[in-house]
Amino acid sequence: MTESSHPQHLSVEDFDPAASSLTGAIDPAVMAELLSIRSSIDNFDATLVYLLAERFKATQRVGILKAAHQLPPADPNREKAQIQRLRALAESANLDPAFAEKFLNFIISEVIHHHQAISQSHSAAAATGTVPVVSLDGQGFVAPGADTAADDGGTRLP
Ligand SMILES: O=C(O)C(=O)C[C@]1(C(=O)O)C=C[C@@H](O)C=C1
Repeated sequence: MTESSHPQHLSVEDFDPAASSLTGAIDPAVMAELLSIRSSIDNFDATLVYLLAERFKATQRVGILKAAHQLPPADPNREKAQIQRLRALAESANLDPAFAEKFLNFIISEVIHHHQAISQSHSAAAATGTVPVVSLDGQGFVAPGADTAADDGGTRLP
């Protein structure tokens, strides 16, 4: 998969569930089974996206709460407990616990970046007497541009 194989603005309707690089004569029964399994995989992947979106919505609320009360973005002891729990859950589900840990760490490090962005937005707003701007895309990023009167990540009070 290359960079150029990821057009940015395709919608869900453009998805081709039969897209494949498999070549040569494939037994139609094998192909039918493969497509059937892939259809389940597509449903799982869609669910994962929705689950992740909900998780990031929740962590955005945490980020705003932490920034408003000057709490640090990361909570290492909470992370340790989460990882221990997830590893145990993974084991009981026959999922590689090392993979589960890597996956959670990957998500949490992204969350911490979002928390830091929210915190910077709050600090800049406090320093300049502006209102912190947090985008509504669930990412917790400062939204630069149209609504922001300055480059300091805040919207000026009237
Ligand atoms: O619970 C928190 O304090 C969060 O900020 C959320 C979260 C997470 O994504 O689960 C992210 C960062 C922290 O280090 C711990 C947990």
